Amino acid sequence: AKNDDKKKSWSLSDFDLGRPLGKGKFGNVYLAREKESHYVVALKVLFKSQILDSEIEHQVRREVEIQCRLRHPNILRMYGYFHDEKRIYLILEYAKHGSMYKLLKERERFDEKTVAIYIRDLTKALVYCHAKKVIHRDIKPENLLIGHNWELKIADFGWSVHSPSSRRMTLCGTLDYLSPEMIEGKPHNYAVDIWSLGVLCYELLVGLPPFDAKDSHQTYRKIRYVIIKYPDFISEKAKDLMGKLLVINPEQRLPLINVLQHPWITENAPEGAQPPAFNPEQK
Ligand SMILES: Cc1cc(Cn2cc(-c3c(Cl)cnc4nc(-c5cn(C)nc5C)[nH]c34)cn2)no1
Repeated sequence: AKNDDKKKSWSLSDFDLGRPLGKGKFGNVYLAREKESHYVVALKVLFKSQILDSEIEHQVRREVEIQCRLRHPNILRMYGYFHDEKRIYLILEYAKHGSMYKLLKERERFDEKTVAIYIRDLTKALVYCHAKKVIHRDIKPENLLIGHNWELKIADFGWSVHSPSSRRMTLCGTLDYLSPEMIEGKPHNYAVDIWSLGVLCYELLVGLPPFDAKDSHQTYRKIRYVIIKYPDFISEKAKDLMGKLLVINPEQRLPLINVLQHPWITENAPEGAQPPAFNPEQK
C-alpha cells in the first residue's frame, strides 16, 4: 500500500495504539498498528505545549523534513506525520529489537567482527546523509535502533542540521560523543559525524566511551587533547581506524568513503556479511 500513504492524511483513528516503547522529555513513543493494513509502526507523540514552551519547534520541524526525505536500510523511516489540537504524531518505522544502548548494556561489549559490521553499515548511512547535505550530529548508542534482521538503524534526527552549521546547542545529554569543535562552539560540519563514528566504534568494542571520566571537566579535557587508552584486547587494525577518526583537526579525519576501504572493515565486515542475531537467552 505504498502510494496511498503518500496521498492519505493520517489521523489517530487510523491506528490501534499498543504499549509505550520509550519516553522522552517532549512525549512518548508507542507501538501502533494501522487498522486497515495491520502494518506495525512506532508512533512518536509530542506535546505541542512542551514543544512551544521549549522553543524546539524548529528542531521538530527539521527532524520531520529531514527524516521524511531519507530512504536508506540503515536509517529509521518516517512514513508521515499528523497533528491534532494538542499533539504532533510522527509515524515511524518500528525497530523490532529496540535500541543499541540496551543491547550494549546487556552484552557489555561486542566482538570485532560484529562492531566492524555495525560501523560499515553506519558509515554507509552517513555517506548517504552527507550526500543529501545532512549531518546527524548525535550519533550514539541511544539513537541507534536494531531492526528485524538485527541491522542497525540511525534514529532521532532531532539534532540533525543542514551543513555547515554553528547552531548553539544546549549541551543536554552525554558529552562523550561531542567533538572538540562542538565543545568549543566553533562552526562545525560533516566531520562531527566522523568523530562520533570513532567514539561509537570504541564504545561498542570496549563497553565504555573513550573519554569517560568522573566529571564533565575531565571528559572535556580528554576530548580536547584526545586522551585515549586502548585496552590490550583491541586489535592493532581497530586502533589504527579509531586513531584516524578521533583526530582533533576535522579536515584531517579519515573521510567516510575511506572508512569502507580500511583493512579492519574489509577484513572483518566483507560485503554481504550480516549482523549476528542476539537471542535474549543467549548470555
Ligand atoms: C519521545 C521519544 C522517545 C524516543 C526514543 N525511542 C525510540 C523508540 C523506538 C522507535 Cl522510534 C522505533 N522502533 C522502536 N522499537 C523499540 C523497541 C523494541 N523493543 C523490543 N524494545 C523497544 C524499546 N523502540 C523503538 C522508543 N523510544 N524518541 O523520542
